[in-house]
Amino acid sequence: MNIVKEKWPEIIEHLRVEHELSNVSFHTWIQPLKVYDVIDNTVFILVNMNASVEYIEKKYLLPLKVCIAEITGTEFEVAFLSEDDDRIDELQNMAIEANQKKKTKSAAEKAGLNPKYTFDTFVVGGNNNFAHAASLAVAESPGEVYNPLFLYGGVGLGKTHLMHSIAHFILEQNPKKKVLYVTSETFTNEMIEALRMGKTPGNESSIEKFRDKYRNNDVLLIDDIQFIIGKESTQEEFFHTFNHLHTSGKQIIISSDKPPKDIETLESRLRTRFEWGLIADISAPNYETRMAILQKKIELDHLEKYKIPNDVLEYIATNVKTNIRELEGSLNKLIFLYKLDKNAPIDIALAAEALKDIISSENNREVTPELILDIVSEHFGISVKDIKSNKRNAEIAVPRQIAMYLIRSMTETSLKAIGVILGGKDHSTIKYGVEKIASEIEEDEVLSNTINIIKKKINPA
Ligand SMILES: Nc1ncnc2c1ncn2[C@@H]1O[C@H](COP(=O)(O)OP(=O)(O)OP(=O)(O)O)[C@@H](O)[C@H]1O
Repeated sequence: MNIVKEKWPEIIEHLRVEHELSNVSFHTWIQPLKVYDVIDNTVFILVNMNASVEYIEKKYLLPLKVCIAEITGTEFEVAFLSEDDDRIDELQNMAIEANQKKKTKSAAEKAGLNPKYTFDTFVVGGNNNFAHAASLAVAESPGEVYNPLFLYGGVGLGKTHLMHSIAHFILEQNPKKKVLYVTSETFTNEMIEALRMGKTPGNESSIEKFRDKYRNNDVLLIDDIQFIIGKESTQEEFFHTFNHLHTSGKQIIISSDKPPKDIETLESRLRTRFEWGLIADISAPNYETRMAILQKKIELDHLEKYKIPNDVLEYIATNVKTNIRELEGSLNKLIFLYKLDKNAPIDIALAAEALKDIISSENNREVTPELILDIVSEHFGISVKDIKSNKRNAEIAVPRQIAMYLIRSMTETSLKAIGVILGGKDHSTIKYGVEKIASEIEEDEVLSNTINIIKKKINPA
């Protein structure tokens, strides 16, 4: 019950005492008042047929507002209604709507959702438009179109934001839907805990409770699935959860840092299932999208008052390229530094100060054989697994030799170690590959350009 309704007898008693109302005034005007409803921040009070709304409004509106604030500790607006007031129908609709909103909110809270991660706050660009469209389609028709929906992409690029958006959308349409969002880490921890508890006398049912929690859903969203990979019993449990939900037509949404085909230790039966539905990737945003994300953040966090000059935003968008969390973090840091020293204007110098750690980590990341393999695989659109394989077709063999060459020339790794990294090749195979590419780039301009582009991707500084 709302606090005003609950404390109404106390409120009117307070009014009587504070304003020294006579018995007759109190019984005629105040005691018959009833709290009709409290919607958002307004208390609607129903005035008895025999009394005049205008008179009560004039004489008691202000004193009542004060008493409500004093007794409840919260300031409310007050509006009086007569019993034949036309607004009553309207109010009923408003009350239903407000109630619906409250239910959606608590359903969203229960589902573990961040209220800020909705489709409205998600900026769509070339890097994510396919994932966005797929997510919206799933949100509009859960269990009916793409099941599972598998979203993948690098760190901080919006996978979680999109997953939460789907869940919010579904709950707004129907707050009764059972929607559960968890990270695969939570899934793992809860499963381990359930198994542990199950071993204590009297707790045999804890694994059943765990299963109920995950299987009794209309929509299950599992974020960062890569954490369960390689953990045998968790994978096994997830496999059964997946099958249970999928065969009952329930929607499953999974996110990961890689597509299923590149998750090396993923059991093949899970991999096949992940590939049943739709796989959508999110890549790093381009400059225009980065600018749009910064503008959106300014609008959502009400940062207009800082009047951040455009060249400062351009500076941030130019320098923070690969992680949207860092892009947002840069803006926060800029405001933080400005508040710290109000004399410093918000200019490029302050932005450079705010970005100094991020820029150095983006541009001076350590060049490792793994990084080179990732970038070569991304460049040629083949998997790291294929690069490490023994496949001899040119689409794979040439990128493999390029990877050998780049690892050898850009890191201190020995030929023998490169052989181990590349899936157990011997030293002479690596030597041959490295020398072949080194001599070909002298004559083949296209190859030489390709290698330069990949080198830039590996080390943009
Ligand atoms: N397209 C977008 N529009 C607006 N904000 C975005 C967009 N993409 C990401 N963000 C914001 O960037 C931050 C990081 O996004 P999110 O947590 O969804 O990334 P993630 O891909 O799940 O990262 P991780 O791999 O670390 O789990 C969030 O604050 C999110 O709101």
